[in-house]
Order: sequence, then structure tokens, then C-alpha cells
Amino acid sequence: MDTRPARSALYIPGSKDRALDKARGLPVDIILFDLEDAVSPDAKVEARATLAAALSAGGYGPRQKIVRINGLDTEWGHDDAAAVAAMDCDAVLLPKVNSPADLDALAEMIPDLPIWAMMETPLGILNAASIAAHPRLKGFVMGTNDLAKDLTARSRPAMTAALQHCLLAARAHGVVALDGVYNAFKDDDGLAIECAEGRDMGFDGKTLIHPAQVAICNAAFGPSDEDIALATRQIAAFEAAEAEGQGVAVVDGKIVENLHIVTARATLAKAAAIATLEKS
Ligand SMILES: CC(C)(COP(=O)(O)OP(=O)(O)OC[C@H]1O[C@@H](n2cnc3c(N)ncnc32)[C@H](O)[C@@H]1OP(=O)(O)O)[C@@H](O)C(=O)NCCC(=O)NCCSC(=O)C[C@H](O)C(=O)O
Ligand SMILES: [Mg+2]
Repeated sequence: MDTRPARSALYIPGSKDRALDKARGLPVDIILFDLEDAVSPDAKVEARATLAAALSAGGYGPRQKIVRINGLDTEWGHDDAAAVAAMDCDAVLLPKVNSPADLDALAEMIPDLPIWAMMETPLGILNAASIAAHPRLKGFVMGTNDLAKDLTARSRPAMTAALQHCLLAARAHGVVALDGVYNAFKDDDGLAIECAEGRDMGFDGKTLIHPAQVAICNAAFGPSDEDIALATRQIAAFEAAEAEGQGVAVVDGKIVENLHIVTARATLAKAAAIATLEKS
């Protein structure tokens, strides 16, 4: 699985010069340059050129640059895919993926870029395992607005089964999994609660719609000082136990076995990767 930080992924409307410029200075881990729902139909054709110009001007640093195109069943999808194939980006994100066949069609049009899938239709959720297993697939992005619409769901708990099902598929096939957006972009407390919930479920990060959401999200999905201190103590205690021929250590009254050390080392590696990204 890709181990680059993926705490925060901000959608930027591909049509908005000001937002495209603002994104250059934001401490977000992934930028989702959007040609789909953040762009109105009458701006879609021009947005392709606006986005291509912004990407070739550069300035986005080492963060991942992913372009979301319109669906291949729309009037814009094929031209978007052709344009993205020539853009300076790291991956392409396909909305409303229903089955691996949708990815095959895009993979043929864009032979060189990794593909990410929006998981946001009932059929796509049911097919999550076979979509995650696609050889070009590198990440899932939950589309909780579209999913709520199709399910006629009115709450996040109503989507828990779908979120967990996609996480299982992502983990089984080693792809990144990002939680959906929190629409109330001025409600910091609500965002923090939803970030913690997504993190505790196992998501790698969360998708965002406004720059003000980035810091809250990064804090929730990055290891805290306490997490780092605990991981460090667990590793030290386990190594000491091993040196005495023991397979188990005890830290804070809880057993620590080899499997916990795998998690502890992953926590420290994640903290180091974040520090490197934030320094650059
Ligand atoms: C939600 C917004 C429409 C709010 O915009 P605005 O009123 O302009 O916000 P502010 O005045 O507070 O903006 C302050 C400055 O920040 C810049 N800005 C705003 N949003 C972004 C952004 N997303 N990326 C980068 N920069 C941004 C403004 O330009 C201001 O800059 P400055 O003037 O220089 O100070 C707006 O935030 C917005 O359009 N957000 C994106 C909405 C979007 O992407 N929607 C589609 C994705 S969600 C989705 O589709 C999920 C999925 O498919 C599903 O089904 O769930
Ligand atoms: Mg959507």
C-alpha cells in the first residue's frame, strides 16, 4: 500500500483560479483537483484548460495531485480523460464507479496513471472487493453525499455498513481509503467528531471541501504526541522482553505482542513521513 501521508484530501474546483492558487500554500496531504461536481456544466470545458495551466505552472510541492474527471458516461468524461493523460498529476479519480469494468475503460484511455475510485453508488459498494482488486486501483474515496442520495439515507450511521464494507475491501487489497466530506464547513466541532469517527473506523484520512477544515483533519488523522510516546515505549519494552527470551511485554498494564509492535512501528513511520512532508 502507498504509505505517503493521506490525512487530508481537499477538493479544489478546477474552474476557480483563486482556489487553485490558494491550494499551493495549504498544508494538505492530497489535492483533489475537481472537474466533476464542484464545476458547473457551463464551466466544465473551460475548467480543463484552467486546471491544465495551473498544474503546468506547478507550485503544489510534494503533495499528491489527483484529478477527478467526469464519469465516462457523461458528455465530458472522455475529453476529461484525454486531457488528464497529458496533465502533470499523480493519479486520476473516477466518480460513481460501479464495477471493475468501469476502471478497465479508463485504464485503456490512460495507460500510465494510477486510478482511484469514488465509492458512492449502491452497486459500487456491493462490488467493492472486485473494484479494490483491480490492478490499476490505488485508492478509494467515499462519496457520502451521492451515497446518501441513492440510499435515501438521512444520517451518517445509515451509511456505516457501506463505509465498513469499503474499508474491508481496501484493506484486503492494500489500497488507501479516504472518508467522505463533512458538508457543514463552518462547524469545526462537528468536523472534529466526524474525523475522529473515521479515524477510529480505520480510514487513512478524510476528504474536505474548504481550507479551514485542513488543520482539524490533519490533527485527527496524524499520530498525536501521546500515540508516538506510547509506540516508542511499547517498542522499547518489547525489545527488552525479547532480550530476556520473552515474547510478551506489559506496558501500562496491557500486553504488548509482536503484532502490537507492527502497529507501533507503523505509527512511528507515519509520524516520520508526515514530518518529512511538512518540512518540504
Ligand atoms: C464551500 C465553498 C463554496 C465556500 O467558498 P467561499 O464562500 O469562497 O469560501 P471562503 O470565502 O471562506 O474562502 C476563503 C478562501 O479560501 C478559498 N477556498 C475556498 N474553498 C477552497 C477550496 N476548496 N480549495 C482551495 N481554496 C478554497 C477561497 O478562494 C478564498 O480564497 P481567498 O479569496 O484567496 O482568501 C468552497 O469552499 C468550495 O467551492 N468548496 C469546494 C466544493 C467542492 O469541491 N464540492 C465538490 C466536492 S464534494 C463531493 O463531490 C463529494 C462526493 O462526490 C460525494 O458525493 O460526497
Ligand atoms: Mg459524489
